[in-house]
Amino acid sequence: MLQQEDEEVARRLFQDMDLEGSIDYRSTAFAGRDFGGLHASPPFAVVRPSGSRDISSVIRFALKSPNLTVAARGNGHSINGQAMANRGLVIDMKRPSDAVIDFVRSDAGFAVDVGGGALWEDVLTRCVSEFGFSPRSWTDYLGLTVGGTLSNAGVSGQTFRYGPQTSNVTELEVVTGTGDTVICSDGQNSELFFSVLGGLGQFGIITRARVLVQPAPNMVRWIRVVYSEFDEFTRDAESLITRPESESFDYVEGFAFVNSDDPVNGWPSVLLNPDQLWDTGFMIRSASPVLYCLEVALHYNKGDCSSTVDTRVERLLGRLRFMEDTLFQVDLNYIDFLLRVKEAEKQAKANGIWDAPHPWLNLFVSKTSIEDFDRLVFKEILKDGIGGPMLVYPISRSKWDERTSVVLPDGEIFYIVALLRFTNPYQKSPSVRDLVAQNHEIIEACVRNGLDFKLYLPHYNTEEGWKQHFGDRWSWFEEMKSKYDPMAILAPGQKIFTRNPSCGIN
Ligand SMILES: Cc1cc2nc3c(=O)[nH]c(=O)nc-3n(C[C@H](O)[C@H](O)[C@H](O)COP(=O)(O)OP(=O)(O)OC[C@H]3O[C@@H](n4cnc5c(N)ncnc54)[C@H](O)[C@@H]3O)c2cc1C
Repeated sequence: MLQQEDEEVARRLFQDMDLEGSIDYRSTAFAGRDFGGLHASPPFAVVRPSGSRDISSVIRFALKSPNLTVAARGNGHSINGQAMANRGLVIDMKRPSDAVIDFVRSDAGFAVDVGGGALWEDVLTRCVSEFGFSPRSWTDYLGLTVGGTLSNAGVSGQTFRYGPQTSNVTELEVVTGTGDTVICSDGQNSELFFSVLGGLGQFGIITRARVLVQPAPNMVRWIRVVYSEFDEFTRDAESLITRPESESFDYVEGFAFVNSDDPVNGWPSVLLNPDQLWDTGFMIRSASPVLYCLEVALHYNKGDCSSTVDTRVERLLGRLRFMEDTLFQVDLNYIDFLLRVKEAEKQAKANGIWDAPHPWLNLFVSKTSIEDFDRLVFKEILKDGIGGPMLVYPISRSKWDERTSVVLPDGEIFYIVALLRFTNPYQKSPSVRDLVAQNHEIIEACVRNGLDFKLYLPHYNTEEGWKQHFGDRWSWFEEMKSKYDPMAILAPGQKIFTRNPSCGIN
């Protein structure tokens, strides 16, 4: 944190820095907030760099200061202040023009070079329109930056096949915490490459990533089916993610929902478009208060005959044991499918719930613990829903590169659980404090009952919490920190390391 008396000195020195980009001391409030809306920590200044050289200059400047910190801010879609720098410097990375820098043919296949501050939605539209290719692994929502998701993992319904986004990049350009600009990959500076992937912004700022791509399909058949029993849902979902590629869908996800007619938490949330009809009789066909929806999608091309697509879908669905007559499906363009959350975003913005706080909780829960999780959490603590999606779907560990900084629970199969709470500022609903307390209750229930899990997009306030999170990877993580950001100036909002004081601005 910068002291008041240092601010004036810093301002003067900044003026001499010869940045090609700009520095803003006034409109900094946005960088002190995030999507979570739970914390506010305005920075001293926001830097808009013109490229890696500016980022390096800013880091070198901070290194010479007694206690300045530097946070890269992607699109600020963190929940717990991870992209903030209290009275420090925020580097605003978002740069739409960087969406696609180059199309390259790498040893690992076709790839695109994209800027660290590019939004995935821009990468998608430009890749498809300019090259007819598309990245293989996505997040559900694409208003996130490349650097922001690669600092975590980046997961969605394609992860079972291609691994997270961190498994789908072959090269990075990174500006480290010492101000050095380094190209890294599996074969070159590999230690930096793997530590930065999933590294929570601790070792360097990603300025460019080489992302693997494949020919983009034109169309998608998007399908939802419902289960009343959790064990049948998990058996089918796990079977889909472990079958050979030709025997499965191209996307597999799922969510838990309440067996009611509640528009947000109940059956209406299963419908794929507002015109679809559902029978209120569904509610009484299962006595279970909580049900499970398996969500799958199949890619195809416009030239494919519709009966061929129907036959393929029928064959794949024929092996599943969902509740009779609970099949909902639509066909849509590939880009519209990947941008499906954008429509929900528009509606949420219009209703005021996009900008209200989001006390979200994301976990990876091992296959051995997921039934207990269902019993303790979905069927008990969250049996009335959470005012938003409760995602639960399996992924295979073998698709993850364990050399990255991401930590996972044990076993080959584990589940992503995402509790995506929306609070309505205009309706009487539980306070944000109560919802945060409920998140703690869920974590405590998991710990008390010995469940094997890890937080995804982790957030801890103590070193002890981080040590437990990283387990036997902690000493390696600390070693990488001392190597690539020895003064601990980067990503202070993660609250993992404390800035090492240096001699002062000179
Ligand atoms: C609506 C919504 C939907 C989401 N859906 C998914 C999903 O489907 N799957 C999934 O995996 N995640 C999902 N997330 C979580 C999301 O991936 C993370 O919160 C991600 O960090 C957000 O990206 P951002 O660009 O906003 O990053 P920020 O919030 O701006 O930054 C996150 C962290 O990364 C660091 N950082 C940012 N840019 C860089 C960079 N260039 N180099 C190094 N460090 C950097 C920051 O300092 C900070 O510590 C979702 C989040 C939201 C709000």
